[in-house]
Formats: sequence, structure tokens, C-alpha cells
Amino acid sequence: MVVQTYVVSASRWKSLKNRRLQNWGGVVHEKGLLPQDLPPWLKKLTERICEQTGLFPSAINHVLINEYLPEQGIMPHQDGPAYFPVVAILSLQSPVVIDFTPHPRLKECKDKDKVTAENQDITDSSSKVGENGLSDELIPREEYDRQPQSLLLMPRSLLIFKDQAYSDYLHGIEDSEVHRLDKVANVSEIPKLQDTIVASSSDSAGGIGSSFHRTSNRASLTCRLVPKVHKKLFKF
Ligand SMILES: O=C(O)CCC(=O)C(=O)O
Ligand SMILES: [Fe+2]
Repeated sequence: MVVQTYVVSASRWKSLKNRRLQNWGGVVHEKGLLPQDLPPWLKKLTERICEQTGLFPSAINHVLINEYLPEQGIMPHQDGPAYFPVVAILSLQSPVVIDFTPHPRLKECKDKDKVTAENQDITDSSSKVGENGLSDELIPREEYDRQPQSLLLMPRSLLIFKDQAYSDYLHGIEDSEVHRLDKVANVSEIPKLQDTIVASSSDSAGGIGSSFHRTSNRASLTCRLVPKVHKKLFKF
């Protein structure tokens, strides 16, 4: 896969300020996809992801290949509305930490809720209390508990995220050559860094410390489905 990613003509790469990327499958517009067939080497991969996960209602038809230098990342964002809300990301080469942070929209809810709660006594029987015991203006308890979460993505790993991780969180990768491990939820992956990272920051016992250095480039393949496909856009 790494080889195929780099064998393509140089013109396939589009350079952005903070990374370069290849776009496969066609052009995504807010209203859908102007399709182009995926090449066989990507089709093989996306078909396997579809089959093995059973999470896509039809074939994955769009793949973005991002390449990051060790100090590059991607700002926190939410994937666009044109995509089916399941994302499969294959990581290659350097490990990285990807951060999931609650969408600012939820913070607004939380702040609004705080004001509401401060301004009214919710134990007062005159206030409107729903069946769940909460005032109608209040948002569910779990909204309070949303914390930033990070995941360590090792080379050759496949990250799939969907549902709340898709709709309620932004995802991003820090523009830094050093990535911290303290918020990493999948701690069982951390020991694997030892075999991959040449210059990791080590703790006093010589193991992996609270951060690691990204010493090589990383490529990732973001595989998604754009449900709405425009067969013919241009009419002459
Ligand atoms: O490189 C990654 O793991 C993230 C890529 C991503 O978020 C995207 O292509 O939308
Ligand atoms: Fe994304």
C-alpha cells in the first residue's frame, strides 16, 4: 500500500499549507459526488473494509490520502455533510496521536444549561420537570461527561469512527513533532511504540515516556462513502 501510494504520478499530489494529499473517487461537493472509479489497488482495500466491518450501506466510493511530515497535522474538524457518517482511516508509517474534542456546539449547550440551572431551582415543583427528572431545558447528564479523548494510531492500524464520535466531536492531529500520550485512551497500543520509534522520549526506567517523537512521515487513507452520486452534472 505504501508503495502504491507513492508510485502514482507526482501530479496526483496536491500540496496544502500543512500536508499534501491525493484525492481518489471523484470530486466531493456539498450536494454529492462527481464520481470517478477508484483504482483497483484502492478498490481491493475499500471492499475489504466494507465486507469486514459491515458498517457501510454501499461500497466506499471516496478515498483521501494525506501525507504529513513529522511536524505536520490536521486542525480539529468535522468531516463534511456529504459523507455517510462512518469513517475508516488506515494509518501507515509514523505513529501519531489523533485527538477527539467535543464539538463547540456541545459546549454552548453546556454553558446555556449552566445558566439555566443557576437561574432556576429545579427542585421547585413549579418548574417544568420531564419524566427523567430533569427540567425540559436541561440536557442529559452524559453531555456533561464528554471529555477530550485521544487515540494512538500505530502504522497499519485501521481506525473506524461513527455515531457520536462523528457527530459530537472534532478530530485533529497536532502540528507537532512531539506527541503526548497522557490522554491516550487505547493504552494497550503504547508498548508497541518501543519497536517503532527510534528516538522516543524514555522514562527513567528506559521505557516509553509521556510523549514520543514522530521521526518519519505518516500517510493515512481516509475511506468514506458519499451516498449521493451525480451521474451527469454537465448538460450541453
Ligand atoms: O490523517 C488522519 O488520520 C485524519 C485525516 C482526516 O481527518 C480527514 O481526511 O478528514
Ligand atoms: Fe477528518
